[in-house]
Amino acid sequence: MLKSKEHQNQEGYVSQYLDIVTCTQMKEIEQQANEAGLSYYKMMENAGNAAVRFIVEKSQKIENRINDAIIFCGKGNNGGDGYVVARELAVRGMNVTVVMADGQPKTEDAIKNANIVLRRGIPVIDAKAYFQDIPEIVEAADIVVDAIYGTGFHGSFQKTVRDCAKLINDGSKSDTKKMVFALDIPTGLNGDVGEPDADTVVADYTIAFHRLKPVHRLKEASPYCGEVVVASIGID
Ligand SMILES: NC(=O)C1=CN([C@@H]2O[C@H](COP(=O)(O)OP(=O)(O)OC[C@H]3O[C@@H](n4cnc5c(N)ncnc54)[C@H](OP(=O)(O)O)[C@@H]3O)[C@@H](O)[C@H]2O)[C@@H](O)CC1
Ligand SMILES: [K+]
Repeated sequence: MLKSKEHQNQEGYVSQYLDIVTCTQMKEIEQQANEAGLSYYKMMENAGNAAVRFIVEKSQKIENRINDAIIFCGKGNNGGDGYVVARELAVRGMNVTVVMADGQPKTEDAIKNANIVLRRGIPVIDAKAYFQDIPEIVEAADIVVDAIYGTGFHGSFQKTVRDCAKLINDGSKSDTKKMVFALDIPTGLNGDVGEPDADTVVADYTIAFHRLKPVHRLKEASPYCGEVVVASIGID
């Protein structure tokens, strides 16, 4: 799984990667990296920061002003990446709101990163309790980040997640300048077979971590993924 350097641009993003790994293989790769000393926490940190570099690069092209960003986080490690993105976009001066789309974070690293977000005073809305507050924030947002589910998604949406996904999709239809960034995989797509939920998030950009997953190359999934880039999370 060597990187093809000629496809890598200055920032380390890759628009074309030949290597594809399944979601199960990706988990094994992460486990091996963790055992070799690159902690899961550090990989999450790297994933979130790589996504932020890409988002900032793209958002500077919208217009020269402070951007409003809304980050939808799930309860797993994809959500954990989202909490890193939220914190780092706030550091870069954006007005950031986080939505817990599927309740409190459940994994150790997602919990740690959610706590950092809370300590920094970044607003966090629990969609299950305060869904009514979210539409106007989506409406005003320049940047929407989908960090609800990644490689761990299976089945179909529960109600609140479906409502959040619909909001993201309706919001992006109403404002052509709003950019939707999916972390790793647009929420609603199965990473291996690409089978979409009816309300799968439609992203402008998908930032795949470490390697493409099968879904990123499936023609049926392409309308949901938008432009796909691959970002390093520090694994050789
Ligand atoms: N490994 C690492 O350290 C790194 C991982 N990274 C990132 O993490 C992502 C993988 O993380 P993940 O394995 O936690 O899976 P994720 O996609 O967040 O979802 C799992 C959660 O969703 C739930 N769930 C699923 N379907 C559901 C449904 N229909 N309805 C309701 N719930 C549902 C599921 O529940 P369960 O199936 O356990 O009941 C579980 O709670 C990966 O894409 C990358 O972005 C990077 O940070 C690099 C380091
Ligand atoms: K996602």
